[in-house]
Amino acid sequence: MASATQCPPFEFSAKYYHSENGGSCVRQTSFFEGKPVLNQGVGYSVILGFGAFFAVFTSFLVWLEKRYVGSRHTSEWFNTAGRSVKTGLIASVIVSQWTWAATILQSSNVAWEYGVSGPFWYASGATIQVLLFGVMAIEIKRKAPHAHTVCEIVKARWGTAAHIVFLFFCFLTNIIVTAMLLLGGSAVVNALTGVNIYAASFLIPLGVIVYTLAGGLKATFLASYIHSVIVHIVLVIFVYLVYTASSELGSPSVVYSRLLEVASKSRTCQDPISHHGQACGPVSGNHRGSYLTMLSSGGLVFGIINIVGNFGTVFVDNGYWVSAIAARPSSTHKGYLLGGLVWFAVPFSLATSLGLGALALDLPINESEAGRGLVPPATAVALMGKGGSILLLTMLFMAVTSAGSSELIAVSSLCTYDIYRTYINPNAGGKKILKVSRSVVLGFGCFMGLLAVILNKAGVSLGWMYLAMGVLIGSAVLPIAFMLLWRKANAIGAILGTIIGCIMGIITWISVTKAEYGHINLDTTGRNAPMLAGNLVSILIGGGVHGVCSMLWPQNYDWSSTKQITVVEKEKTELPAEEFNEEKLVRAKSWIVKCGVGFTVLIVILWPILSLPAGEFSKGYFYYWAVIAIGWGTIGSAVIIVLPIMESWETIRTVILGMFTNDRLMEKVEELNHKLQTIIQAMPEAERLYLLEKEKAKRLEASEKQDDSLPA
Ligand SMILES: NC(N)=O
Repeated sequence: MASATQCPPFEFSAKYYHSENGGSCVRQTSFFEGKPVLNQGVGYSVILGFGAFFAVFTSFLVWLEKRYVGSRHTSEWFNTAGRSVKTGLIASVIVSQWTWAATILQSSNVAWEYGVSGPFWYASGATIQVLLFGVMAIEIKRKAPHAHTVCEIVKARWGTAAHIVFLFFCFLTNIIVTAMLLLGGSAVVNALTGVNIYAASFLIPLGVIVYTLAGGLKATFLASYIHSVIVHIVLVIFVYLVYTASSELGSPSVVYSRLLEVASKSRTCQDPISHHGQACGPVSGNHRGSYLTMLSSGGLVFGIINIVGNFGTVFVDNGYWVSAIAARPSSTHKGYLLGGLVWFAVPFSLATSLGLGALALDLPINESEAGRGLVPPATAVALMGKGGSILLLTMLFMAVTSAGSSELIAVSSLCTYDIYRTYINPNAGGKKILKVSRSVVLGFGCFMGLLAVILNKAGVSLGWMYLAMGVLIGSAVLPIAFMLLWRKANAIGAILGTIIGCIMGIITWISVTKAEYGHINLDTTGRNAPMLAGNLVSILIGGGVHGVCSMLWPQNYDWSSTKQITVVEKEKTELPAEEFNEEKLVRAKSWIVKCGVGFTVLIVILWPILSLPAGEFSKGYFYYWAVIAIGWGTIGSAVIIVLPIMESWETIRTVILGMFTNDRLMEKVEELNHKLQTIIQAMPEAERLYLLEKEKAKRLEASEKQDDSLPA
């Protein structure tokens, strides 16, 4: 172990320290120092090149499906993908929809702040919502089988006032998620390539707009699969790099001993050997100041905030309702369960590698860089140089574009069905609906860019936004869940709970900030204590007020009006009647309730409780922890890559056969035609003989027909 005053304190991070004239040891003040690793050309190529590629690629896939599978491109198809998507593709869509910039960036930020508990709480605290949403997904099939959006169900059950309130909260959710995607995306593109942050904010949504416009929901589903595959391949590369292949780390035991060294009590952390806001020495709030423990108050507080915020961004995000609507009834609950379990690996395995890797390499990342999501790019650059930064940029771009396109579709279907078809033109036909859907995709896409510019100018960071989301939208979570699960839930309680919960959450958040820190700004409002209080008040008051009102004035609802929501174009469903069998759906519901609740208890209660007695992890304990991260990442990636292909193999075969059979047949016919032309040119007599033969054959056929028609 290094001595306290040695310069550099560790041999392995010597390049980040230098001695100044007077002999004092100085640590680099930031990792990136404002110098991009790649040139701007690479940045623009990634943003525009991938954008253009996916626009063309998804349009091509949609064309193939139309030509060889026979899909009709109606407004219903644009917004619901035919309601027949299978488990594997739904799971892959959920994974890509739920893999935000924050999933890759913020998860490593909390690993850098709290150690092993950070990735765990990020992953478990954002997986359970997806598992539990599986229950809602099956209830949509039973109680509102023709709905297009969550707000259509709200209106059918609770009327116009509630509809307007929930529309507001749904839009707010889409805006918050979109803002986080672009804040994270633009910060990383800017740090790695030097592309102007405002230009990146505007250009990233461009490709998403084009491919979403081209094909609607099904196109984004197909693109999502490709995005998921790329994200998982890069994830596996980084995990294996940190724990098996890298020459600087390369094994759990090296990472373990480095994590002990960098958090050592004997380490000197005064300026300039380390600067305020950089990781140095024991971690405040962690057992023995260690990164290697689940006994972390900061990690736990983050975990609670994370759970509340993510209930909001699943249950109140119309995107998850749209995916459930698009799924075939027998697949919907399984898709959500599988999607949730596979997604767990993205933050857990990635941040256990890149986040802890940043600490184990003693990188001079500062607080501002971490808040902007630059921990994983720093580790990727430190371990792999330019290659690492290109891999990370690609992974991030995939996450931002697929989640972004799902947000575009979510907003587009809300505007189309809940504003245009409900309040402006109730008799709108398919063509009109399709036109409005596409206009909104374009409009919201441009607004996304503008929003990111405004937030970047205001100095809002990804980390701040991530913690604040639950305060703003958490109050709508329980009322929305009650809507499909509780007969007695009434409209007035839903309206009051959602509004009062949000206002009380904001008041609590601001008051605790003032009481704790004396003044209110982006820094103080972004701290854990006020965020925790605001998040909890918002979700609990929202549910509490709705619960009390519904007990006092119960609605006694039978879901008949939600079952009467109508489709725009009536189409013959390709699904067998068996799919809609009530008994089967009830069995599916009880299955997902058991699995969803079971996994929830396992990953947010049993796992952390069982790991508490370990205190500070031993080397062996950390080894198993790392093996779980590697194993979960590897198996999850294999499942999400292979399953959709296996399930859709028949369709893929049809398309391939169609492409090759037809094209080869056409080639053969053209070749024969060409040969005949040549023969006829060489021997004009041949054509005369051919025409005579044809005439003879015709006459023969006519006389045979005449014979057949005569009575025997
Ligand atoms: N999707 C999230 N919370 O990363």
